[in-house]
Amino acid sequence: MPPPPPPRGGGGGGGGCFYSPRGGGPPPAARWGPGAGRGGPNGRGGAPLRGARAALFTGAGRVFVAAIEPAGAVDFVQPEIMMRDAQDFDGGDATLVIGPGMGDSVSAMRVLFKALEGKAALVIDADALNLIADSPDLQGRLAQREATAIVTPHPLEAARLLGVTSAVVQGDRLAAARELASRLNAVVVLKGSGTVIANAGGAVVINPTGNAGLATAGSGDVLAGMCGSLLAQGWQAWEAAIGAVWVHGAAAERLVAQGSGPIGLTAGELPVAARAVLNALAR
Ligand SMILES: NC(=O)C1=CN([C@@H]2O[C@H](COP(=O)(O)OP(=O)(O)OC[C@H]3O[C@@H](n4cnc5c(N)ncnc54)[C@H](OP(=O)(O)O)[C@@H]3O)[C@@H](O)[C@H]2O)[C@@H](O)CC1
Ligand SMILES: Nc1ncnc2c1ncn2[C@@H]1O[C@H](COP(=O)(O)OP(=O)(O)O)[C@@H](O)[C@H]1O
Repeated sequence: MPPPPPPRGGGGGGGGCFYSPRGGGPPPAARWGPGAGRGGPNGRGGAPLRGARAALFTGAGRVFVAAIEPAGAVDFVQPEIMMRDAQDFDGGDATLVIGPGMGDSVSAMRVLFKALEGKAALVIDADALNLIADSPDLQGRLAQREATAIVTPHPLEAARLLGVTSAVVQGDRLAAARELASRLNAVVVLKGSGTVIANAGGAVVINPTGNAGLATAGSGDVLAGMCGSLLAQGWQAWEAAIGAVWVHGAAAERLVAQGSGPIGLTAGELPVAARAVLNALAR
């Protein structure tokens, strides 16, 4: 597999947007009650923030987190990230990363529907994939979109989308990724050791980078953010997916070489390492 192409335009030109159930800080207790959706707001508001930080550190110039529940005013760890409410946020033609920490409330479904109807390039991950797996209508809308989409399932999410078990997916990962890419008309990143990237035309590659340190909560959210970041900087979907997966794995290798893993490697460390990997490639 070739190394990823260098970033175009030196970064800084793109924007990104990450949907979350809330914008940080504990949600009001009332929002945890019945009616909030199958999962409801779920204490996973860190997921979009992690993706948003990954996008910032890999060159996306302006990054928003659009929260499904009322957003916190600021991310104090990364105040460069702009917080918005998803319901009234118009991202224009900004690249959207949708799904991490999003939950499955009615509001989440509405926001996903709007994103699929829109013309923005999409990265679809996590909860958004599960909502799509549950809805033939949303699957059809995704397949019929003209704009770019990268979908980033782990094996269970891929299995749900295909209507099979994760054992079937893992039994032939290349076939599963190809079938999903063809059905959804999207670039598919089937995650796991030896992540498979496939497109609707039947092309398929296996990523060689990464290590067991990546098996840590939230590293998939970081990958989604990096895919969105490269898309926002003008990379085509196929190159963005291959490049982001390669850099994500190389970042983990760099951290392990420096002694920061594999034991105890955290997803939050990946963006800084990914920045170093990308800058080394660009030099
Ligand atoms: N700190 C935060 O804010 C974090 C927020 N996050 C957000 O949480 C949301 C849900 O994420 P999720 O799919 O990981 O759901 P989760 O409830 O863990 O598992 C559900 C089922 O999936 C399975 N499963 C999981 N991974 C698998 C794999 N690679 N291959 C195969 N199976 C796998 C798992 O199986 P098990 O591991 O129990 O065997 C279980 O049965 C999503 O919005 C995400 O962005 C997370 O990123 C974590 C940190
Ligand atoms: N042993 C491994 N070797 C290489 N990459 C791995 C390994 N285990 C997990 N990963 C990577 O870590 C990420 C995990 O993402 P995901 O399953 O979505 O978890 P989470 O929901 O916790 O973020 C994926 O990019 C996956 O390819």
